[in-house]
Amino acid sequence: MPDIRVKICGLRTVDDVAAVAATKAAYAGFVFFPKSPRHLSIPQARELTLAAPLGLAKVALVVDADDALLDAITEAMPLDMLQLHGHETPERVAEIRARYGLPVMKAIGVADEGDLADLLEYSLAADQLLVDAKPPKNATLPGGNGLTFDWRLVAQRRWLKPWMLAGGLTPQNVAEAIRLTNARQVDVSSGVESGPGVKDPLKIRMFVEAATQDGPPILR
Ligand SMILES: O=C(O)c1ccccc1N[C@@H]1O[C@H](COP(=O)(O)O)[C@@H](O)[C@H]1O
Repeated sequence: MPDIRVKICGLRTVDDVAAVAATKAAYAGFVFFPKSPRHLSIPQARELTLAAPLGLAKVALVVDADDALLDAITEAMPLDMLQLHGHETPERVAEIRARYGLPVMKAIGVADEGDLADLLEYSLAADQLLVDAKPPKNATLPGGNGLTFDWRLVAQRRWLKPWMLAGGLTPQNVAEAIRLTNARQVDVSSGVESGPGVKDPLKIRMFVEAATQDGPPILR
């Protein structure tokens, strides 16, 4: 079985970073969105990115960020990728990619077949896609809501670019999600928390082990 690359998103403390670094996770995500319980100031995020070991890719998650915010983030800390989780157009994705010289992962919300056209359109502009559950209309957050979508919608898809499965993944369902969708990368935030914005080191470990099929089976 090929390696599964895991992203743990929404880290808020140095202990969170250490918990992720102690696993085989490939990416650590840092959220810059004031409405999120996982939001970080730039100095906080700088401390966390500097605490992350080499080999753990550091991803900054932004939502419809302007150049001033992106300039401030990218100048303050070492990063390996930008995750765009708002309504950025393909043109804006291409612009950000060119301006910052970092790989860009564009989040696409999926609820039904009508949303799949975006996957093709954004494949041309972004380095990677993040396929997430579409947030409900009244949601405060565009992601990080712990909601799944119908994985069968992407199960048979042929992909032009690397992609990551997200949305409501947990230590209990991630192996089945990978089996059904053939995803090679997965992303989780609320599924490894004990409360909003509070990461649980045991859940992080269980999630990575379940995703990578490494370690003891999970007791349900
Ligand atoms: O985690 C957040 O607070 C967040 C805020 C704004 C946009 C995206 C956010 N998180 C991303 O949402 C998906 C799914 O999260 P969950 O596992 O369902 O909680 C994931 O890609 C996070 O990176």
